[in-house]
Amino acid sequence: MQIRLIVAGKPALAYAKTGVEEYLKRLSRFGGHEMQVIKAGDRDDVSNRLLERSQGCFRIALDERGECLTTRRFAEKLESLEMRGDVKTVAFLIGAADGHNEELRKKCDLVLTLSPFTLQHELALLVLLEQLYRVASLKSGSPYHRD
Ligand SMILES: C[S@@+](CC[C@H](N)C(=O)[O-])C[C@H]1O[C@@H](n2cnc3c(N)ncnc32)[C@H](O)[C@@H]1O
Repeated sequence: MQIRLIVAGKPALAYAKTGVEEYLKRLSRFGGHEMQVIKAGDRDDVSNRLLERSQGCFRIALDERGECLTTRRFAEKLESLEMRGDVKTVAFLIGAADGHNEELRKKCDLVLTLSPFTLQHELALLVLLEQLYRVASLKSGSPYHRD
């Protein structure tokens, strides 16, 4: 199963750029993860592009109004999707400054929150990447995650 992160605009803030590169590099060891960048714009434009780019994928919208999972539950969720066999790609959709529109939220299979706080979108991307790295490490038996 492939994991695709779709974001509007290349990360521009220095700390986010460095962090995103670091976690994509770490994740490359496990394979199966990719990040795609779409053109930024207003809420509807970005939502339409995110939906278009994620056609046929199991869509997970990152949104502060979503369901909250622990890291373990997140790992189990991804594992259960992998076990289904009919999910080839899970696409995580990160909005731009205006967030997602209602249509996008409805068309997603899951709306997931990383925190009840509203995060700047590059920070949300970085937190998601770290969690995906944590999940991949857990799965591989590495001691990165301890609880
Ligand atoms: C600045 S936020 C958009 C805020 C916008 N006012 C809204 O109502 O959604 C930009 C994007 O970062 C992501 N994001 C921000 N905070 C988040 C959180 N707590 N959990 C998950 N994703 C978040 C979402 O994808 C969101 O669309």
